[in-house]
Amino acid sequence: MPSVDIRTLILLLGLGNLLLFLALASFRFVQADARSSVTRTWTLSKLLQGLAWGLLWLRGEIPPFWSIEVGNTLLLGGVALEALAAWRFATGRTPRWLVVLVAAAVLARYPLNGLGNADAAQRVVVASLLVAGLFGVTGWAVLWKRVERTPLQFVVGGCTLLLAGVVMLRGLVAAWPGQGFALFDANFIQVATFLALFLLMLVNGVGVVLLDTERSGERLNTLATRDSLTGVSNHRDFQRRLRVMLASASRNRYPLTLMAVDLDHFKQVNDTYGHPVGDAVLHSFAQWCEAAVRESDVVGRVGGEEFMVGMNGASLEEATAIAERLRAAVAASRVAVNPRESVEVTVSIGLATLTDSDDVATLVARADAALYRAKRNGRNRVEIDGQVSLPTGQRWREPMSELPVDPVARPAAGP
Ligand SMILES: Nc1nc2c(ncn2[C@@H]2O[C@H](COP(=O)(O)OP(=O)(O)OP(=O)(O)O)[C@@H](O)[C@H]2O)c(=O)[nH]1
Repeated sequence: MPSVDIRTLILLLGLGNLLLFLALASFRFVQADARSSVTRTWTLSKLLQGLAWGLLWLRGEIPPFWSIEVGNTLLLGGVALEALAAWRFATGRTPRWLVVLVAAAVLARYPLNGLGNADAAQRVVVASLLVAGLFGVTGWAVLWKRVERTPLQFVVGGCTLLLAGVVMLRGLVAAWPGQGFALFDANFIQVATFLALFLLMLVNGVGVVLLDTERSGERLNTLATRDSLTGVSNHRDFQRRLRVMLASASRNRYPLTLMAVDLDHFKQVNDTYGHPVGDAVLHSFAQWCEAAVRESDVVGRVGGEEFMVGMNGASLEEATAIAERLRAAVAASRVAVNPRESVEVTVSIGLATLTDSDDVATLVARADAALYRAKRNGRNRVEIDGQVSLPTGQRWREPMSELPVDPVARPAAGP
């Protein structure tokens, strides 16, 4: 079998980690505050690991204290920082117990090595098992499930756990009685371990930063598309999604109905109870709206107290039933202002269903016109735009989602 020089691999690990540190430290984020504590900690961990591998590479050339004690401590410290960064990435926090745990793992090498009296094989066992444990924490944290795992999480977390397994195996092999194990021995498990360490350096050196960037992208997307008060689509996102729905409905000849909803006399709610209560009413109303429609429908806040719902595949008849139920449910609901008082609100609703000559602007204008007719005709009612709709194509067979019978929301339960 062709041999692999362990010392050269260790040199590459040192240089690779130092170059990664340089690249990460000099990366300029688009936003000044985007360099999160995750990427900062991760960057620092690369520096510690680069220095550590450098000192380990110099084994035999420099005093043993520097290569063995300082080198191993820096290596464990670097891997421990990775674990903390990964945990913070996963949960958004760095719990104190975890800091204590990883610090204990770093310091544990002194007593486990008999305070410097251990031979090379024992040092390999101790370092391998501690490093494997820390990589295990990192891999587990990276794979932590939030909403759903991204493919990148699987790649980075999976590779890290694999490496933890290989390093642990190295520790167990070295612990086997009669093994004379030293840092530069080129036996099979040594080659496998250092190659795995080298490959992981490439994958997760940038992996966690990419994961962090992926997550920032998700956050930016939410900021750009969701209304911050109610969590439903903002005006721009709603327009974009309605355009897509409209194109699909026209192409596939299925019905699409647009519902325009406006809270009645909302100014009075603000004037009587204050803006925070008004906000709570808007938040509750958005939730009732989402509960009343199907998941494939799109709810958007298109103005202060005006919402629109694009109802995919809903004929005018079906949409009218949904709108009527929503109107009745809102009228029967209360938003608690304080333990003794609650606000009653009603809504006016206008409906327009897609015709051959419609584009987004005309459909919205017709739904709005129906809404204003509902306002003029006394509020707390549903009005339908009079134009002829497309013949009903496929109809939805799923049952409509049920609204709570008497939803009572509290202002404190805002977004
Ligand atoms: N609390 C709160 N109020 C808002 C927000 N956006 C708009 N408003 C208020 O919504 C109210 C809308 O008032 P109007 O346009 O007069 O409508 P209205 O009182 O609901 O009357 P009608 O629509 O005719 O029934 C204003 O008082 C706005 O200040 C918001 O984000 N939060």
